[in-house]
Amino acid sequence: MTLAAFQGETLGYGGATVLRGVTLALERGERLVLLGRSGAGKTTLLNALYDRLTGAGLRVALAPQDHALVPQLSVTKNALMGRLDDHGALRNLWTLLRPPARDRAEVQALLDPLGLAAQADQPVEALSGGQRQRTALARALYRGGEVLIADEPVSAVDETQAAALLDLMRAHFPASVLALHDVELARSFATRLVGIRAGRVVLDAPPEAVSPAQIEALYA
Ligand SMILES: Nc1ncnc2c1ncn2[C@@H]1O[C@H](COP(=O)(O)OP(=O)(O)OP(=O)(O)O)[C@@H](O)[C@H]1O
Repeated sequence: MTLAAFQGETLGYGGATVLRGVTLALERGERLVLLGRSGAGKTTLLNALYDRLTGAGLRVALAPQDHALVPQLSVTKNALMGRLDDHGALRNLWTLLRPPARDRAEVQALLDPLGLAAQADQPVEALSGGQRQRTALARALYRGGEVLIADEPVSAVDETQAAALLDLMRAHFPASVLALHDVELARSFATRLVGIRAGRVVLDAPPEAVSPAQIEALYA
């Protein structure tokens, strides 16, 4: 089942084109990893995919590069924000003032495998970079949905932790699109690698069909 598709499209901001001739499809069951130099347009493509998927009425969990957390609120409350748009304003206000025990328990069960159990009640502003990143992932996992869109979701953790977090993402979402800069992690996670260079998608293939030289060419 095709979740989103682009056919020769131009993507950018206002009048500024970032990517042209983008032809790309995301099917249920796929894990796409976007590769390319800084500024190549990975975030731009992730944003366009997010708009396309949500525009089609799909539920999408988003882990943006800057995390978009509320620093003064606890890890648990930031995670609870993953479902704010499921409820009305009054219920949300109540949830954030006094999270119901059931909601707290559901978040706590997600914090354990993320290694954040001890930080549940700490404000995000008191956390390390890696802990903040994992809080943003907790919010995405708590939200759940048909697709995860995540922009460099493991950039602030070590390689072992990163592999474990990618396993969690894989287990929680039937489809995902990630930007990653670690090529080995990208190869082990992806069902398709999508390479961006000079304003175009120049590579779209399963990892086993992509040579190291093709990857190197993306960053040359
Ligand atoms: N809101 C915006 N308005 C205008 N131009 C933007 C905007 N956001 C990004 N750009 C430009 O679009 C281009 C692609 O940026 P993008 O963030 O998609 O790259 P990226 O591959 O995600 O980079 P990085 O790996 O550094 O996050 C860059 O030239 C950037 O300056």
